[in-house]
Amino acid sequence: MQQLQDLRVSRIIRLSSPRALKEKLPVTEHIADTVCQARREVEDILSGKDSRMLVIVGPCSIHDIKSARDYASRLHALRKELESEFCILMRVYFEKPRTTIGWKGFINDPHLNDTYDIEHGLFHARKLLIELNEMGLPAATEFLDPISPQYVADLISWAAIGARTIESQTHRQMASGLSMPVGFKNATDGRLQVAIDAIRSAMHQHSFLGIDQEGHSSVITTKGNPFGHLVLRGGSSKPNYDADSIVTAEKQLRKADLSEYLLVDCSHANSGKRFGNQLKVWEDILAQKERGNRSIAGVMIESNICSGNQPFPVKPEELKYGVSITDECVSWEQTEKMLRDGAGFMKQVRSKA
Ligand SMILES: O=C[C@H](O)[C@H](O)COP(=O)(O)O
Ligand SMILES: C=C(OP(=O)(O)O)C(=O)O
Repeated sequence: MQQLQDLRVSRIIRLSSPRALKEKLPVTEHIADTVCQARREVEDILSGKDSRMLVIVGPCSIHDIKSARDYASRLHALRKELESEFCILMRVYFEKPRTTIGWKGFINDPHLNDTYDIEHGLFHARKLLIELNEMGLPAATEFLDPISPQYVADLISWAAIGARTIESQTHRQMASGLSMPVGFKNATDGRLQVAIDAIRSAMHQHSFLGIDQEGHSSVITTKGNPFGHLVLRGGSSKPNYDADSIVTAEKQLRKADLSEYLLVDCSHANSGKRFGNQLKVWEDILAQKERGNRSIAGVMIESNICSGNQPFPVKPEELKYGVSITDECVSWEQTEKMLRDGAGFMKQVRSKA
């Protein structure tokens, strides 16, 4: 007989099950408290019960655990300092969707050398999330691969479905079963309707193929996620953080009978992928809040220890510490300034309101 399968597969390596990884890296009561409290706070912000802003801030991608820890300890202190105005979560992105090809993130290739040591990637991703939550710093991430949530989702307080996967039924089904609020990005071309359709789809129960905690393929039946919301990230023809675009988004959400609370991504197509423009977006959002906007519930900022990004791939010895290897980020100094100034500004706005 002729060979019919695996004609284009060169290897299959079995991974540890989600349960086995969780036994090695278990959740403590303190970690569970961090995750649950942050999820509750995000839910309250997204339903208007808490008028603080949600701030998802951190590197475009995690590629170096040491610098991620360094960033986290700085952010943890800032989170505490500004907690009366902002609910700050760290962007801890381990999976990168690519327009064509490129490094697909720490879980996929943690050694940054095309060895795809996913077992190591999952272990160290989970370990970092344990450390952050133990410290009291909640984490936000994008879920890209439908299998990876089983390994790490218990440690995540906010999740995104990205602009490149928003139209995918697989991702909408996955979101319907996730335990945290999920932000749905508008499409890369700027269309909002696909994200609105995704929110509505994820609100419903679904049954689909997945894996259980033992790693066995299973039928997963979900209950639906009531905390889906829109994230405006700009589109290929124009940004969508300005007041007119926000009004358009509010109208479309209302028409679909959905909550108007939404997030604005200061980066990606809203910044033209230039880190310097994130400040412009942030200032525009603050000005809209001052003029009485109520629908903008929070923002996303791509930030790292140092500003900009660096070319990748590079030789390991040429890799600069604390600099993004994916999209450009604002520096830590600028992040502190943006958030401190923003908190002072929002305090005045809220006291006048
Ligand atoms: O956030 C990161 C990037 O914008 C996204 O992963 C796409 O990157 P690419 O267009 O460089 O592939
Ligand atoms: C890829 C990302 O965003 P988007 O899906 O909006 O391009 C991201 O936030 O890393």
